[in-house]
Amino acid sequence: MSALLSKAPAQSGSVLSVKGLTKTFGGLLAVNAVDLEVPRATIVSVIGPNGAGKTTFFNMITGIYEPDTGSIELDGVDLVGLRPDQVTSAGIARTFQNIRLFASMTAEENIMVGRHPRLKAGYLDALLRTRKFREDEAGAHEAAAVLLDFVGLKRQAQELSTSLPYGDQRRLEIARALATNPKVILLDEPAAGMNPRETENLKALIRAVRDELGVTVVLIEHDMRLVMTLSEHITVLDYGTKIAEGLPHVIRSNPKVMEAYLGRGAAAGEYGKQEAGKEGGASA
Ligand SMILES: Nc1ncnc2c1ncn2[C@@H]1O[C@H](COP(=O)(O)OP(=O)(O)OP(=O)(O)O)[C@@H](O)[C@H]1O
Repeated sequence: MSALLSKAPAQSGSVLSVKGLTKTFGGLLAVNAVDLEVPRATIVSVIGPNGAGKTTFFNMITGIYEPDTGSIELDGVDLVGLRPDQVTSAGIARTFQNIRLFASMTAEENIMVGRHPRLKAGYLDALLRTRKFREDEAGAHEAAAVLLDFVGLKRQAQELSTSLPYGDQRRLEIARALATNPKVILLDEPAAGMNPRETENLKALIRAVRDELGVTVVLIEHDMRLVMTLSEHITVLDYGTKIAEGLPHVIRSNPKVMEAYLGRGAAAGEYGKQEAGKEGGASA
């Protein structure tokens, strides 16, 4: 493994600790006093039917929305009130439900942009092409190469991001998030729109992020088979409230969880269908 992708030193305890997080939009209680303890170097999932508050929960953790009440601590550092770029610098990276790559940039350039929060040189250094700037640039190229290799996109380094197949674009987004050198990576529906083969590859990549880099993964995902096979712990939201949490096999048979999914049209089909097919894949 490259020194650039060295595994984080092993420490115990929660890396991310969220308590009583609440957000209202007008009269709508989108997230209601939700707690989440994320042990270091684990893969955990936040699931729930459409509109349950999952993305709003991520948006608060990453500084896009300020919570009405509640606390968010990363390794004991309070994140509430920080801007998204400050949250990234503190050690939380994320990907989005809708792919947000820079369309006019190559795969490599997209990763180099992701590394921006870790650079030391300022604008003046860039203008004058100082030594610090040149070192940063060389480091960014090297990091991009290592990350492209890590996510399996080495050969596509110079291709425009939008010309990549959908599954590769999602992998590139993960590489870009990893370029910020995070302690925790939040993935918002990374398997959305993927075919089964792409989803299998994604599963292996997420495991490698945790196993090889020691980065903690928090996942929002509707693909139940992926959630059940990958997660060590699952938290379930419904109408903004936590209705269950625990090990995958416990969540799978929780009556409240089944009711939350089966009581809603679109999501019911998804949960029912994937649960019916679990003999073929899920082993949690
Ligand atoms: N900026 C906003 N303004 C007003 N209401 C919002 C805003 N963002 C989210 N909501 C509402 O908050 C609730 C939770 O939405 P959110 O997107 O967090 O759910 P979700 O669980 O991520 O859903 P999905 O699985 O469909 O992505 C929904 O009722 C949504 O309409």
